[in-house]
Amino acid sequence: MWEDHQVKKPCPFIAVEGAIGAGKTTLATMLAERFDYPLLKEIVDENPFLDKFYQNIEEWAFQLEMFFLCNRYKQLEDTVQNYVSRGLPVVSDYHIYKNWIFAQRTLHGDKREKYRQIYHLLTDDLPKPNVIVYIQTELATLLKRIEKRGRGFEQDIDPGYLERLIEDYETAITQLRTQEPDTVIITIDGNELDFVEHPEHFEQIVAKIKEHL
Ligand SMILES: Nc1ncnc2c1ncn2[C@@H]1O[C@H](COP(=O)(O)OP(=O)(O)O)[C@@H](O)[C@H]1O
Ligand SMILES: Nc1nc2c(ncn2[C@H]2C[C@H](O)[C@@H](COP(=O)(O)O)O2)c(=O)[nH]1
Repeated sequence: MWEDHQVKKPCPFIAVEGAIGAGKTTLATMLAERFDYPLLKEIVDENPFLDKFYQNIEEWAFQLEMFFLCNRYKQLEDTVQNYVSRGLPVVSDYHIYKNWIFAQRTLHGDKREKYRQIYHLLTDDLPKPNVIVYIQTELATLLKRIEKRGRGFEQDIDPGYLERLIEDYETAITQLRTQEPDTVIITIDGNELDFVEHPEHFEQIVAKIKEHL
């Protein structure tokens, strides 16, 4: 029974974030299994613009960012309807803010401004995750994992682009801490903690999350 002074914690809506290849999908899948929560997973293979984007970022950025934004909006709208608004927990392998992190890097001028307006229109009212697990990784780790994943169109990604994204993620996490002070942000060292090879590392992450559930 709840005492008057106890504050009921919100139902877990956990998002795993980090740069390309950090291990988001892998960790989100493991967490969903461990906590027995449904998994909201990004659909990458059906994206018609991604390989073209990596061949010519300037040319394809707006189409790609809009495609990701609309897809995630639809997925999150369904998730809110089916889980969040019913008080059911969920784990996601992305936070909607990811769209804006990438768009600020890939769009410029008018296109960025148009995108910014649409981004806010679509996402401002969406319920946001209350726990973010941020996998912080250095370039060498990302390159290794991208190679391991073996998607053809990612193999020639400019390391400079990845390096800038690592910085963009650092900035974004700092911004989120200020903009959403009630959101729990758990940073894990994705270079040192290897939750795939070392079960004890995964247990450390689970224990940290449990402190906030
Ligand atoms: N901690 C880890 N140790 C070793 N390999 C990993 C680890 N995390 C992820 N991987 C592998 O790295 C690749 C990228 O991981 P993935 O979860 O798809 O990253 P993201 O979703 O962040 O892009 C996959 O092949 C995955 O099996
Ligand atoms: N320009 C953007 N690229 C994106 C975005 N979301 C994902 N991606 C790319 C990065 C990877 O090549 C691939 C899968 O993403 P992961 O983060 O799961 O590795 O898609 C985006 O919003 N904009």
